Amino acid sequence: MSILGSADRLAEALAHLGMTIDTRAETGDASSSWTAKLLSKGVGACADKAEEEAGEFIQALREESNDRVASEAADMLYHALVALRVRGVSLDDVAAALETRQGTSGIAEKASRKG
Ligand SMILES: N=c1c2ncn([C@@H]3O[C@H](COP(=O)(O)OP(=O)(O)OP(=O)(O)O)[C@@H](O)[C@H]3O)c2ncn1[C@@H]1O[C@H](COP(=O)(O)O)[C@@H](O)[C@H]1O
Repeated sequence: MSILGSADRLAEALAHLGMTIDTRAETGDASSSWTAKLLSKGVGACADKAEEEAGEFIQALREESNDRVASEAADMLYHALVALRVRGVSLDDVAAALETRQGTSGIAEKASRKG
């Protein structure tokens, strides 16, 4: 099975989520928005939550159904985006980092670090 599925669908979902997080950061109310509440606690709390969600994703990978893996991956991506926002790193910055790696094998990149 391909990892890609529908690239447009994923791009749209991430863009929508990114817009929602930006809106919550700018005008959200911590009493009604989880995003606004988490952002108001700062980098440390966002990092702790991202770490917790990464752990839950890994546990799902090891022990749970594919539906649970997808759900935990969604939680992890959401909390990664919130953490990026609190640090002021945009999805454009992440896209740029990914683009610089396109066409370079991970094995070749690792070998270049050793030399
Ligand atoms: N994708 C998410 C999302 N994923 C997870 N969460 C919340 O993250 C919180 C923590 O999840 P956990 O599974 O860890 O729950 P928990 O263990 O009970 O949480 P703890 O209090 O113990 O940390 C829960 O309140 C979840 O609802 C999310 N909250 C928001 N979003 C997206 O952000 C949008 C805006 O949400 P608000 O900011 O809440 O309006 C939503 O419409 C969604 O699209």
